[in-house]
Amino acid sequence: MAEATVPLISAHALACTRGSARLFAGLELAVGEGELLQVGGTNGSGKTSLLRILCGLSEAESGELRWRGEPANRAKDAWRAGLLYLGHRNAVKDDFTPLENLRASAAIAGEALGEDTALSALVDIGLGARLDVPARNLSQGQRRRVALARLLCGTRARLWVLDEPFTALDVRAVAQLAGAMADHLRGGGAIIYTTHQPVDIDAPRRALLNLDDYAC
Ligand SMILES: Nc1ncnc2c1ncn2[C@@H]1O[C@H](COP(=O)(O)OP(=O)(O)OP(=O)(O)O)[C@@H](O)[C@H]1O
Repeated sequence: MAEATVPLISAHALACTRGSARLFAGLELAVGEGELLQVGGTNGSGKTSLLRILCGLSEAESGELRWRGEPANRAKDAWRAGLLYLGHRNAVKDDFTPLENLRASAAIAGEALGEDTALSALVDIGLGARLDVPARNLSQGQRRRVALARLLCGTRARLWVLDEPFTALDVRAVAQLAGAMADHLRGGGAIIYTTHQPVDIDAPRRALLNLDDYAC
């Protein structure tokens, strides 16, 4: 009999309240290597709230979160080191150039990122002509590209959690990001993401979680 594989992350009986509203309850999910999970649902159903809970950035009201089968709170270091979160509000610093931003975000994650690798990712993602420009003078799509360049740098994170990653990107950048996501999945990584744009991503295994099904 084949051995059961332990998922990278799983949630059991998860409930979430924001302000005075209970957004969802009884939510179950499990995401393993090579798996792409799209979190869907109407505006305000709690997609961003769920992604933040999965990354330990917000508290669930109740329920259990596990990282590689361990209660996430007991596996905090491995959980934090094992995931990379890109929120839909870009964590891009206005005063920093694209290169400084990219290296700062790697440093915050405790990853050494060489200048050559960072520069090559920025050029790859189409920012070659904007390398010395402070982020405050970049367009929305260019700022988004600065954040997404992290995904082209070969992170050690096995799980990518991406909130609306395709927003503000042009057709070429959407295709490039979809390619980087497919490569990550092929290499045994996993991705949980939200999108309001239909984008075809090549994935060995995929699932859809509709938060409207768990609405309270
Ligand atoms: N810190 C907060 N305090 C109070 N209410 C909040 C807070 N954060 C989110 N909410 C509310 O929780 C609900 C869910 O928000 P969330 O951003 O998770 O939804 P979403 O599904 O990602 O929405 P969208 O599709 O519009 O991006 C919204 O009604 C929002 O106003």
